[in-house]
Amino acid sequence: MAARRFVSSVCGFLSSIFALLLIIVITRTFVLAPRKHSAEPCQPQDTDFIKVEGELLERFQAAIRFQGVSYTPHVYNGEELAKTRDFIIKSYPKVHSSPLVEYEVVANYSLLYTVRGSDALLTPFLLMGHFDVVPVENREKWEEDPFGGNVKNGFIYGRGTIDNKQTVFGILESVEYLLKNGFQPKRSFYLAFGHDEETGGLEGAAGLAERLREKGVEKLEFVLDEGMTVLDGIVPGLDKPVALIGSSEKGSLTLKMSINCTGGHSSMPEKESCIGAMARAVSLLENNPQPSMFGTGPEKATFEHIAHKMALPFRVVMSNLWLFTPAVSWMLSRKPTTNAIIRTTTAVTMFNAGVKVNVIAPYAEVVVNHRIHPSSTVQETLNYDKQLVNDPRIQWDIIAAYEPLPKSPYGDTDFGYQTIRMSAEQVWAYAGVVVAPATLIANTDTRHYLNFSENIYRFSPTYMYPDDPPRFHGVNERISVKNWEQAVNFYLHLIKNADEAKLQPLHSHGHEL
Ligand SMILES: CCCCCCCC/C=C\CCCCCCCC(=O)N[C@@H](Cc1ccccc1)C(=O)O
Ligand SMILES: [Zn+2]
Ligand SMILES: [Zn+2]
Repeated sequence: MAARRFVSSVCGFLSSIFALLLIIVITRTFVLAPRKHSAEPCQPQDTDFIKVEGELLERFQAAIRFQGVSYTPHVYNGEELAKTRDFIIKSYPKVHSSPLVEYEVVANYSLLYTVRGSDALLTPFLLMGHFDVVPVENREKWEEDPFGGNVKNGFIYGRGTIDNKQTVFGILESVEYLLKNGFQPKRSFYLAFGHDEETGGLEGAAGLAERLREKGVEKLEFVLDEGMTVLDGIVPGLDKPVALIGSSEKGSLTLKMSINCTGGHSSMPEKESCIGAMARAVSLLENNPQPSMFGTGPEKATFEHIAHKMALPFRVVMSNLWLFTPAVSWMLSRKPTTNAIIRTTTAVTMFNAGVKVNVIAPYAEVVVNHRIHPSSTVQETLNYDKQLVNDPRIQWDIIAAYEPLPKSPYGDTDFGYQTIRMSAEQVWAYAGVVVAPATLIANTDTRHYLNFSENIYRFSPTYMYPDDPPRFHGVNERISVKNWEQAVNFYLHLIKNADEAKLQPLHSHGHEL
């Protein structure tokens, strides 16, 4: 009898706990779930629209043909970068002759533009991009010549189409159009196009930032550089495209692990070679990823912004991360793209060892590239690796390192973020795009501009499907002709929206993809 009473009171207690949990989950999902940026009242349609055909398409195809490859810091194809620079100056006559525009070459190849506004009281903004590209490997795997700029099945193929010539030439096309149509900005703005972003921007972005300081620029309203993109079918549970605006940027730690061995004749090998010891270290690093930081950083805001647009089961889960964080962390860990949002990533990018087939390798070295989650640090990342590998024979050298960058605001009154958001919504309104802040999973030249503004964002108007992220620095990099057109119009909207003294209600019309 007593046992029965005990069991029924335990059951009663558990059922009330369950009921309480259910109430909390439902309340948070349908009542408290933050509705980010409820639809703004629409203003009269902005009829400005640049159609990409004829010379606008041919100019971008020509831009792709320049092979301005940067290899390592201060080592790049200067001749091709000079041709790109000269092509830019020749191809946009209004930009390069307007009395409103001052331009100059910095560090031989990079370009800095000052577009003078009429209202000196309005703080200028900066749009950035870069026209250098990474080298092409596996050329034979490309469907089209990586420097041909050919159009196939509606796509422009080429190295640099999405990293980052679409930004440089999208901005130039929009400014040329605006100047041709008598646009006279109230708010001044700068354009900074670098020539060595892919090796850290030590000449280009660093030189452009120094030049801004020399010109007396102290503060910028906001800075927009390449970055996250519009994702369609990549974020689980979301059947709408999401434009992720990089309001934070991961840190970076590039490590060299090395080990020396006795060497000698391969007929008398030790139990373990340098190569074996290093392979063990690599295997440990790859099979024990750095800990998930999901829910501790900016990625939490990403999902809070999109939860209300997700399919119901995901909406319930994302609105109750207090309960479902472990499950969501596991789910997001399963794909390289979403995994990159929730943890410090570990990429073993180089492995060199061995000198001859019959000689025991006297030395082995491995390069590991970490991108550090905003809730972690360089030191924590290094400590984790060393503790995991735990091999006193291995020497650790830091090749390059910088902490996660400062977080920029994304509130309803933050001019820079909201201007970028509105511009993205204007271009992709037809597709029902949702916009959210996010952590940029890679790195940009923005770290050279931190002193100019706390409002630094990383977003490229690139529309990506699940098979697109590997095209960054990879095979068959491409952009659809329609997305190139959207990129041009994104910058057109952005420049016009940024020319307002303060935030305006959204007027929007989408461009079919
Ligand atoms: C729920 C969220 C899902 C997230 C999915 C993310 C999908 C990927 C989308 C966009 C990522 C593209 C990154 C574009 C910017 C990268 C530019 C770049 O390559 N930067 C270099 C800069 C660098 C830094 C240090 C030395 C040399 C070069 C880089 O990051 O390596
Ligand atoms: Zn880039
Ligand atoms: Zn890149």
